[in-house]
Amino acid sequence: MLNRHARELFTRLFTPLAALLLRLRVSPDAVTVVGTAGVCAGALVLYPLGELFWGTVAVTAFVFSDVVDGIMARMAGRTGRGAQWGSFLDSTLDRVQDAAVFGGIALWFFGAGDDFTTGALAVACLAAGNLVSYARAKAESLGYSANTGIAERAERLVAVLLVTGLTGLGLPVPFLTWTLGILAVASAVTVGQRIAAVRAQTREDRAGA
Ligand SMILES: CCCCCCCC/C=C\CCCCCCCC(=O)OC[C@H](COP(=O)(O)OP(=O)(O)OC[C@H]1O[C@@H](n2ccc(N)nc2=O)[C@H](O)[C@@H]1O)OC(=O)CCCCCCC/C=C\CCCCCCCC
Ligand SMILES: O=P([O-])([O-])O[C@@H]1[C@@H](O)[C@H](O)[C@@H](O)[C@H](O)[C@@H]1O
Ligand SMILES: [Mg+2]
Ligand SMILES: [Mg+2]
Repeated sequence: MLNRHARELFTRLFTPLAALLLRLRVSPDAVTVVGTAGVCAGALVLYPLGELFWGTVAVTAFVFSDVVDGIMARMAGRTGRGAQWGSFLDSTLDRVQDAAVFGGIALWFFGAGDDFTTGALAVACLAAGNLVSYARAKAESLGYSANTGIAERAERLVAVLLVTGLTGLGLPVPFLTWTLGILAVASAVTVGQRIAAVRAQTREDRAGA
């Protein structure tokens, strides 16, 4: 939902930065890679130290590279094999970022954060979120579309980053526990929605054959 509704606004917001980076001869791939390194550093260094607020600030500062890289690619007129490579790199490194964010939270709560349930729910969000992305990627590899569902990547990130950041500012941990629980369920529902979407398309194909 956010991917469709907020994209235009965020594209307008980040277009000047994308244009500047292109003028400085920075490539979209460099932005993808540096953004991923920044997200991983913020999540895997600061979260396990219990710095939930500053970790979130660092992750948020770098996570928008995922918007900037695409704007740059389109402004540079990337097409054909270049765009396919860019799409592959973008989506694959998104998975690395997701793993770092939920993994970093889990590391804190399994360790000094001492809250097994919250750590386990962070792992559940990571696993279910990966399934969401896999379902779409596999559908697209077969020529179907599965870009649907209540918990796409933007929603997952907004929910986890907002509540983790607020937890770092003093919000009681149970709010984060519940958010992760709801997010894990919403991600599982999204997997179901994507399976249903592909099933409907394959049925239509069979009926038309
Ligand atoms: C100025 C800063 C403002 C900060 C405001 C913060 C408030 C946030 C409030 C709401 C957040 C709403 C988020 C909305 C998301 C934006 C919508 C959007 O665009 O989503 C999708 C994108 C990108 O997806 P994708 O990568 O698929 O698309 P691309 O456009 O990149 O295109 C891909 C194609 O591009 C080509 N290509 C790409 C790369 C490459 N190297 N080469 C290429 O060729 C190729 O053809 C590809 O196919 O973004 C996301 O999904 C990321 C979402 C980020 C959401 C971040 C949420 C953070 C929000 C809140 C955190 C608050 C923390 C506060 C802490 C304090 C707490 C008190
Ligand atoms: O499928 P999902 O995880 O909800 O959402 C995402 C897609 O919207 C995006 O186009 C892709 O670049 C990401 O890697 C990710 O797959
Ligand atoms: Mg991107
Ligand atoms: Mg992406």
